[in-house]
Amino acid sequence: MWCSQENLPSPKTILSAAASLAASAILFRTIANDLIPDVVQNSFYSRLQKLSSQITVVVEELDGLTPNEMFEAANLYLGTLLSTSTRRIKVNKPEKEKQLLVTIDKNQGLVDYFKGVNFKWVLVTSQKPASNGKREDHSQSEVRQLELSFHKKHRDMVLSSYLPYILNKSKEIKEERKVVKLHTVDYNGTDYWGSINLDHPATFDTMAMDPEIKKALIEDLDRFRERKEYYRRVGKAWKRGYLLFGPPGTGKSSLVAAMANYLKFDIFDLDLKEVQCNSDLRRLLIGTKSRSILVIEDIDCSVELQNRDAENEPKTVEDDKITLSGLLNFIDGLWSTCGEERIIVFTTNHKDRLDPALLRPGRMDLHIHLSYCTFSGFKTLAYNYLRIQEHPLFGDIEKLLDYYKAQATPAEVAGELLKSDDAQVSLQGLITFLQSKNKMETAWQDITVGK
Ligand SMILES: Nc1ncnc2c1ncn2[C@@H]1O[C@H](COP(=O)(O)OP(=O)(O)OP(=O)(O)O)[C@@H](O)[C@H]1O
Ligand SMILES: [Mg+2]
Repeated sequence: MWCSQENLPSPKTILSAAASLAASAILFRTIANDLIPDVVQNSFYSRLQKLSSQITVVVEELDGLTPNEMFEAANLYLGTLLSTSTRRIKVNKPEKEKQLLVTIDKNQGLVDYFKGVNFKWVLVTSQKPASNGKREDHSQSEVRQLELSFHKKHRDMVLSSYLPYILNKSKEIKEERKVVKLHTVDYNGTDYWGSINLDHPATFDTMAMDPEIKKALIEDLDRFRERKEYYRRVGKAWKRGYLLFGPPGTGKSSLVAAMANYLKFDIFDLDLKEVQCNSDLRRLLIGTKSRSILVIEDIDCSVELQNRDAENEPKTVEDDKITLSGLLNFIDGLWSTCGEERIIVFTTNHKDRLDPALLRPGRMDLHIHLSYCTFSGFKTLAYNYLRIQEHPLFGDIEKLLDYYKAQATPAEVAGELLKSDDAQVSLQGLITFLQSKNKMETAWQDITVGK
């Protein structure tokens, strides 16, 4: 009756209804005063009071059609607060991720303490109203929102520090959980790149290389990561280039993986031999993401690029063919402007064969020489493979590596150490191997000297 327009109650009716309601309330209060003990009454009224001093912030999952970053962050953050008293938790295993993703389930409440204040969270879901009685996308039939309740006097603190704290914290959690990916050229893919998880175990700890160079590289990467504002201020693109050079098996590719694992940056491995023309190259480079390492291995072996000087090229050459200068110009230009925090690494076995354009100062920020195994490098490998830091045979190995300069690559040394779990056996095997290397070296030198 109340709903139909014609039968709307008159203001008089409403007033008299309100008056009788008020009378009932007074009556209720009087009865309550008479019948309910004071203690219970006080607790009831103080709860009522408390409730009225609470406010609730609603964080919806979607802002229109776009995901609400605050929801995603809070959901991730709350997943780390689950305790034994949390009754319902939700577990997901996203494809390609290694870890389980744990979050609170619907209607599950959770209390967080921040700066001495209690914050109550609850995940609430509701049915999304279907448009025209039909729902096209069933997966989107439910809308989720997180509700945060707290005393109203903390309102400013929630907006100025608690929620920003959660946004930051979720970034850290994401960073920690990030699975580093390896992207390789895949012309069948939508953006020309296909990806798999980078399961390379290399880290800076496992890298056998000059300790000074290792330290300098880590510091360089740290500085690069922290310099967002600096790059912006000086008007430079936020990118850094490294040239890794050294004989095969000295750890160039491993070092790229160690850098990626350290920074949690994806690797984009670009094989230039697979790239037909400049337009493909452009598409590939645009398809790379921020916070990634672009690697171009064996840059000297790419016949097309070797010692090519764009100005001396005959005019008949196809315009669209990739050239080193084209690649470098593109990297300096467009690529720099379409993303942030990018690292580019070139590797080569023959630095001397590289195009001077690549070696020009300012082109590659650091040139890193990876060389034959030294005793210090060997100790890293011995710890990696045999878990030993000392052994009576270490003295002989030090002599062969550092004094006689046996030219064994870390890959060769690692190969010897892998042969047995018994340190005595594998170290003895390594000594024999290094001696044979030395003999070959000496014999070769004898021959050349004798000529
Ligand atoms: N410096 C190193 N520290 C630790 N392990 C190494 C090192 N160098 C090589 N290795 C071991 O040898 C294997 C081969 O090394 P890697 O592929 O990194 O060498 P590379 O310099 O890239 O060689 P190439 O020039 O042939 O590409 C690695 O998987 C790793 O096990
Ligand atoms: Mg390599």
